Amino acid sequence: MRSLLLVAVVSVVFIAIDVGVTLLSLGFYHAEGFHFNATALREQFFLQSPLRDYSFLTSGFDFFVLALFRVCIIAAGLAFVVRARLPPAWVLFFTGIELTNMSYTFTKLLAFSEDANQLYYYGVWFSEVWNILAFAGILIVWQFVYRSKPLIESVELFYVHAGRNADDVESLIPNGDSPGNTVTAVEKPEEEDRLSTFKHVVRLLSYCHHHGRWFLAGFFFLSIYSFARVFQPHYTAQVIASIVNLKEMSELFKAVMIMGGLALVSTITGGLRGGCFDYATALISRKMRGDLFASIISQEVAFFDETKTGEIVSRLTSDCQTMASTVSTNVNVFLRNGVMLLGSLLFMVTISWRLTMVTFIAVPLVGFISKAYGAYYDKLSERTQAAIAAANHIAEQAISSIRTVRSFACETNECERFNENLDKTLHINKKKSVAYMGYTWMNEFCDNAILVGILFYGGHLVLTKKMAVNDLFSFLLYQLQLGENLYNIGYVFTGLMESVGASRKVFEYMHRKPRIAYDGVHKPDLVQGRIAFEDVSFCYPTRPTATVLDRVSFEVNPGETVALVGPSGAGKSSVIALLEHFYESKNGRITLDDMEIENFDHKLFHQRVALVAQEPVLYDGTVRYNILYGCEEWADDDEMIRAAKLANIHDFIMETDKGYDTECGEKGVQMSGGQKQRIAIARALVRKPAVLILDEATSALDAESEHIIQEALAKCSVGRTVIVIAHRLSTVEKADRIVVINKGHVLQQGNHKALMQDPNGLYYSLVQRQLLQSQSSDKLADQGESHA
Ligand SMILES: Nc1ncnc2c1ncn2[C@@H]1O[C@H](COP(=O)(O)OP(=O)(O)OP(=O)(O)O)[C@@H](O)[C@H]1O
Repeated sequence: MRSLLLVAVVSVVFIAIDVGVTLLSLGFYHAEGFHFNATALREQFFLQSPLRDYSFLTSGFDFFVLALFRVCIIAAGLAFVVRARLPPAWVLFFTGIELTNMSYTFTKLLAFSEDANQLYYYGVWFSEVWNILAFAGILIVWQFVYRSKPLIESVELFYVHAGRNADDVESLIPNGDSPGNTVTAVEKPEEEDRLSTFKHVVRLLSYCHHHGRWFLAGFFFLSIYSFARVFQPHYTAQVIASIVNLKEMSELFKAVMIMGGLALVSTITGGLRGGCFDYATALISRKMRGDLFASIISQEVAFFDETKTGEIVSRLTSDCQTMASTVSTNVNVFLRNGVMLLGSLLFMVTISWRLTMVTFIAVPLVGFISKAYGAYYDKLSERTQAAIAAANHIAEQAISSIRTVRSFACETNECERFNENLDKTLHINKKKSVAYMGYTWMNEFCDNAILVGILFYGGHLVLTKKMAVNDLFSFLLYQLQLGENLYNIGYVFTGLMESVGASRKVFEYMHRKPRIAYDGVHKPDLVQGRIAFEDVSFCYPTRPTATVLDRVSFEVNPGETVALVGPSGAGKSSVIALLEHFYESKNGRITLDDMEIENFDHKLFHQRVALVAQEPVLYDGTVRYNILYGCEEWADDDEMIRAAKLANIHDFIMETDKGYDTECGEKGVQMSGGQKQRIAIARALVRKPAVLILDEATSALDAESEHIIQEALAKCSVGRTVIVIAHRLSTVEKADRIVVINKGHVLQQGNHKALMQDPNGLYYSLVQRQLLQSQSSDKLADQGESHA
């Protein structure tokens, strides 16, 4: 209640000051110095009110009407607050009002200037300045007082305490949340998380500081260039004036020489400026991509479960390019035109402040149109980039799985899906084109309106002997230059909005903090390889309600081989994913040598605990590159060959023409399934891990490959802890211990013999049903071998 009272008092005080100052200023509408004159006020208020002989050229009554308009806005704001409703943001509306008001205020000043004596009235200046300030004040009161969340919360609480039932209060709150939850009721997180376009532009521009030297150099040349260009209309006018006024040849020659000199300077510095900014673009693009990639690659695995690869690639390529090129090009164009615009304005004000004011009347209007258009364009650009990203995702997915696409003859379907997304992009682009058309119309209209206004008002000034013809001529040349500068700045604005749209997601990814911090520092000299899961429960971040592991506990001693067994979807791979620290468990502990795995140094941990995945991924590169992946710095060729021999792949490699320099192809496409597996095993072994994790391939390898891999695994499990997700009976039988998992629970533990004692146990039935199948194929293979 107190805050409501306080706000009511603030509003009343604001209204009182506003109306008071406006009326007070009317008391200074006289030329007798700085003292209040009640007669002047009475004359302005009563004699020149619209009811009597009002004149736009002399009356200050308009300012009083504008003050009444402000009272209405204040009353509307208060009404929202009293009804416990958050007033709408309406920033655009208030900006429009303020800018229109500025245009009006400037026009009024020109009107007063028709009788130069009126410019000596303190009251005129008083009303003019106050009128602009008061509208700015309204915006501040609306945004920061009426829209303050604590205020709305306390008003809601007041209603609750005043005895209205909860349903009544609920209906007062915009989105119908309960009063106890008022913070969420008044918040619109999505809107508020979204940085304002202005803040985003600042963030985008601040990126330029990374290669500030090149921008500074560019700016230096740009300043000289603009300076030289600013003087050109002045000397052009002098050349024409000396011809028109039939002055001496020497004067014409002097003006032409100066113009030539200025043109030379502007040509040289213009080139240097362009070169510097162009190189700065390349540097910024590299930095942006580098930063974005560094941030993306350090995100937790769950991020990649949620984010599509095509989208990420799109952000890295198309968005970064759009950002880098538009930012630095626009900085260049904006600065050049900004400096020239200021220079032109300076000349224009010196020539005639009245005519300059005509230009200023239109500037706020152009500013407002640009702001409204910019906000719309920003949103559309963001949607365009999202649509491009979606199309990229489809293309990326189809191309990377071309064999599947071909084998199901889905080329046309993929084309259709891709085209659908292209159509969506086109649809947004159509809207952008329409918006741009409207914007160009308005800009052109304002441009021409200013020109006509200047010709009309300038002519009037010349005819009333308030201005010389030569000056009008000079002014027009500067006005044309100013028009061009304004047009270019408008163009920059469009480009910048495009950039802002593209950069929203890029910055979101760039500044995203990984939810798992790989910042452990524990670096033991020796890792023994004791693994323990203690009461570990887990669900994937993408499916937070589905418990995948429920209080899982088991231990693996150093040097032991443990097989994880269970039906499909039981949670075996999830156990491995947690052990690899891809995800973090909801509760429980996972330890290596009695130390939580998250405390280990990231590099050291993955060197001592190595994984061979079910479908090993090979990179596009040589066999050497793939085996030494990540340990090029410390592993030599001897170690690589030793690992390859252990993995039973050395002989095959040596049979190829290029040996270890044989290319594997994208995703190892030039290798067979068994060869890929063995290269992946070699890649794990070269690290000399204390713990080896193997996810056995489910897809059937031919008997020979199977045998070779089994042999390799037998060799490499000596002296190290091995955890294997087993799909074959041969593997399970050899394991020291078997952990049977079902629906996220550990059901049984023991060796093959012990577990087979329990015919009611899951392991027994698994062996009977599934593992038996592979056993029979193993036996068949053995028979085949012995026959051979
Ligand atoms: N990245 C993921 N996001 C969400 N859920 C997942 C993810 N990966 C697996 N799951 C779900 O978790 C559960 C356990 O899956 P998991 O891959 O651990 O089983 P599994 O025992 O290894 O099965 P399989 O032997 O078939 O590989 C399944 O229900 C699966 O749908």
